[in-house]
Amino acid sequence: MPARLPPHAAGMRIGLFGGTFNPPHDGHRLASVIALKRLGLDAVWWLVTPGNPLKENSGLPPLGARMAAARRIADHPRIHITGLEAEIGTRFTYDTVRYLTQRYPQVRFVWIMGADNLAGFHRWQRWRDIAQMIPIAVIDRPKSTLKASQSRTASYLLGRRLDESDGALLAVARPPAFIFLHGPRSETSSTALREAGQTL
Ligand SMILES: Nc1ncnc2c1ncn2[C@@H]1O[C@H](COP(=O)(O)OP(=O)(O)OP(=O)(O)O)[C@@H](O)[C@H]1O
Ligand SMILES: O=C(O)c1ccc[n+]([C@@H]2O[C@H](COP(=O)([O-])O)[C@@H](O)[C@H]2O)c1
Repeated sequence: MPARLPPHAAGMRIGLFGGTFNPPHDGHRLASVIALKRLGLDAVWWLVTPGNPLKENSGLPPLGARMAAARRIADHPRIHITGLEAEIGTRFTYDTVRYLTQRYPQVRFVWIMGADNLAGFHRWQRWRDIAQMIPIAVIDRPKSTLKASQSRTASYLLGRRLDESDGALLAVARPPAFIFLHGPRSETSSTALREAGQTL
């Protein structure tokens, strides 16, 4: 249970991967495995959201069903599926990151997101404060590379960008810090899967 970390977790490097996961898919898994390897993380926690504050959530399958599907897709010893945001009573990333960094000051947390989310990150609540609290890793995604690179957040973080070869330094970098990881990409999206009738 990630919300109650054991004492040996001090110094661990943990990636936080928030998402709706409706449904989860191979792109989520690939992004997590890339982050694990290239950033030298001990674990990645999928934070299955009670509902993205910027999305229309009517018809969203229950959290428990999305978590169960996420467990089946992730199927990796270092990827942990959590409903942490529902437990602490928020859907805002600022609250989640503040909670975790205050509660576990010895853990090195990194925020992970796909390039499409970097493009719209400046619409998130207190986005600059999030960037001041936690290093950010962006995983490239088809059709989003340019938008992400030209985004307001990329400009804001420009002087704080690490070279891709320095991935192992991100978790110990003082935020704001940011890395854009390119590599194998997955074309899969939950939208396309839902449109094809592949739900949970
Ligand atoms: N194929 C992919 N490659 C890289 N990152 C991805 C990919 N698919 C999703 N992500 C990232 O995973 C996180 C959770 O995404 P989400 O659950 O919304 O999936 P999605 O496929 O983007 O869904 P939707 O199409 O409904 O918006 C986000 O940070 C998103 O950018
Ligand atoms: O905090 C915010 O304002 C905010 C706005 C939009 C998205 N998020 C988070 O971004 C993550 C990715 O969401 P999604 O729907 O693209 O998978 C998920 O953890 C959301 O809660 C957070």
